[in-house]
Amino acid sequence: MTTSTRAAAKAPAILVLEDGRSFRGRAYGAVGETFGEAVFSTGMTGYQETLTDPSYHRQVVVMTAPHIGNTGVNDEDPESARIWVSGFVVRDPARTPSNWRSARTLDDELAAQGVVGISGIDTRALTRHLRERGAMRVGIFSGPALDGPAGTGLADEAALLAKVQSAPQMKGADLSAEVATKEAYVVPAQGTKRFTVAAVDLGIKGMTPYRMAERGIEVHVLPATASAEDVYAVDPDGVFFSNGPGDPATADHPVSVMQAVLERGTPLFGICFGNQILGRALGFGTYKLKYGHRGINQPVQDRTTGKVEVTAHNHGFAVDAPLDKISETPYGRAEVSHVCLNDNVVEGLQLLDRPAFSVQYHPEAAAGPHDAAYLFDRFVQLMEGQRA
Ligand SMILES: NC(=O)CC[C@H](N)C(=O)O
Repeated sequence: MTTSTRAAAKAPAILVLEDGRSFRGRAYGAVGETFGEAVFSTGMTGYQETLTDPSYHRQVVVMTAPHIGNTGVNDEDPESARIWVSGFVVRDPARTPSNWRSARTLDDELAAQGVVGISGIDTRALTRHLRERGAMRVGIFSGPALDGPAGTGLADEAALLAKVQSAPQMKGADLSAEVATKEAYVVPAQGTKRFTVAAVDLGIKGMTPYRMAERGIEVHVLPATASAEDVYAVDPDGVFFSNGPGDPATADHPVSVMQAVLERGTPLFGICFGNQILGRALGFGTYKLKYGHRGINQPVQDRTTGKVEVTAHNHGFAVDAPLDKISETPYGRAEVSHVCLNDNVVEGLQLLDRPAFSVQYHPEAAAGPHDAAYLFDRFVQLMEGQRA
């Protein structure tokens, strides 16, 4: 990938899907070539949080909302220190951002971070294609990467397609170690410290420790490679497993660490990848969804209360657990606590005999509605219960 000037960003670009369908548009952000899994997000706002969510590592995100970049880029909203998406696809980028916090344009930010994008394509047609055929590998090409043989300026689509088809698949990808912190760090509790939590970073979003810290939790964020000994070295009242990129079927190490935590009966909470790891730790399988759930408007029912909440999602895999029965697991009885009302996908798990639960979606709400904030309070209650 190479960076661009704004003038170069007007260059022609092409997006090629692994099944041969292609879309022609203009370069957006950096000029060059990039590959990843094409997925779509239905969020109308929150593109900065999406771009910087480490769970999007190796994914090319198609925004279904047509106008993107309207509020520019600020220094407050990123969920990590860099953009993680491997490519970005928008219909109609804002030419002039307008927001009191905006520090620069999204186009310039993508270019500065070397993120290749494409604009001016029919994102509705592309989204419908992905919805019907499923998420698949994609490449975006602009500038020299687009030029065909002998400088004709015409793309050799067969050659580009061959490149896309040789890019790595998301199924089977083990990516947490590529995005997680290498060194442990502490996010201090706000106000009086009430609890200590060991948070295993599999690709954690910045808002997650913040949501705990604002509840009086001192959060020790540990690398993805942390062992059970590392977790217990911080003397935690609770253990947290974060969101993260890749295929949960590859996450054998965090599954074994979680099993050690379940064995000891320490209060446990998992989000997204953490939910899939709890599923595996309990003996359930995981599988790849056809096109996943991504956006900030997904209806979920909390089956423990019957309440429906509107929630933020970003997942391409899901847990395969029975919806309508309590399962016997090596750690006691478990049930599906939350379900997606669009398609009945498992959105949460809870143990009935040990203080452990998880959700497949994003209660940290960055971006997204705050309906699910109560889950952090549930984690606090589990830790309070353990002390009582
Ligand atoms: N946000 C996440 O943690 C995603 C988990 C997993 N990589 C998935 O796509 O399902």
